Amino acid sequence: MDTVKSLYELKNVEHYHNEKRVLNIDKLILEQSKITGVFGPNGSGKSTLFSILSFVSKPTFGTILFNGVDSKKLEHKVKQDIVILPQNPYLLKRSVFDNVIYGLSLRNDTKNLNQRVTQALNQVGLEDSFKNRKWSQLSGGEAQRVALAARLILKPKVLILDEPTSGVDTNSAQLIKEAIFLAKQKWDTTLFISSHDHNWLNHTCDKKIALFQGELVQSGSINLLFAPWKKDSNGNLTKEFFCGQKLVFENSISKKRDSIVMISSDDIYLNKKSSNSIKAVITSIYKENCDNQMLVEFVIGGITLNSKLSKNIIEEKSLLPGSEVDVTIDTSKACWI
Ligand SMILES: Nc1ncnc2c1ncn2[C@@H]1O[C@H](COP(=O)(O)OP(=O)(O)OP(=O)(O)O)[C@@H](O)[C@H]1O
Repeated sequence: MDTVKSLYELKNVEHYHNEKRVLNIDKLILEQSKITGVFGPNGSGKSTLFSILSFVSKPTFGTILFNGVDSKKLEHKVKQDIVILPQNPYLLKRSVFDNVIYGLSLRNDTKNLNQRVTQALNQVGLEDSFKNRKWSQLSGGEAQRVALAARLILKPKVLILDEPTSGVDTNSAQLIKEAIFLAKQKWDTTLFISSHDHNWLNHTCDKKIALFQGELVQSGSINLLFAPWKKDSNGNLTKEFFCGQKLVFENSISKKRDSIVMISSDDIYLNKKSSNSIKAVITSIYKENCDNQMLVEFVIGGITLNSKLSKNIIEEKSLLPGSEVDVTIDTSKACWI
């Protein structure tokens, strides 16, 4: 069973804009060396959270520990290793080369610039010839990748990407994904990413958190159910699993067929038989944080979901990977995005 290596620890973090609370997180541990996907609808607080994690802004209230050190005491050098690519990144009205080296020059790091720019551009799938292009001679997807290359060249310890796929085509999105994987593999970079392309994000990240109206719906491992949906005779969206089992979401008549639903692992119950329980097989059990709770992952017709159980219950019921369980999902608590 794995234990979590925490990089950030947020405690009672609240952030206000014009007296309106836009972020409210009691407790959140974010892991090192992971790609954490941040899900949530427009205005749910993703960019606000990113700005706080990158130490660009301070939360109105609360404490943030970074590697166990209170953010108020963090050295400038440590903060420099945390790099953010904001939504709609700004390019200097200069060449691609000048844009990519901008962060390095601010750090007075000017060795082998030519070679390093080539590598950074290659990492985002752009040829060497792009170096001399002007900022105005780039397509939207290329500009986004140049902005990413300007962050990758810094070999950051933490890289925060706010909507890196907005306005890019499938090919650019794929290249951005590959660049992300390479950064993690080469420099052990920890990444936090948001994207409205939920499918892309789901396939890119290895951990998920979800925000809804500034509150954390779920951290660690979030349960997401994606399209396709079927409509039942009442017009409600129904998930039909590969194995033929069905899950009806009551009161979902108004939801679109491409909707995504988030379900907190606290709203999924194991071995509590009910009229709408479905069969699943446990795939893994691991400790999520320091308390006695374990995260139980199980699969229903090829879709992996998870629920939290105490260690005592797991032992008492002799639950192991491979065990078959009855799963009841409280669909009334589902959150549509
Ligand atoms: N500078 C600001 N002044 C006032 N309100 C703000 C400001 N920045 C953000 N907000 C508000 O804070 C809330 C959270 O915004 P945030 O940009 O963090 O959401 P988001 O999840 O990133 O949204 P999106 O997916 O649309 O980018 C929203 O209600 C937004 O209107």
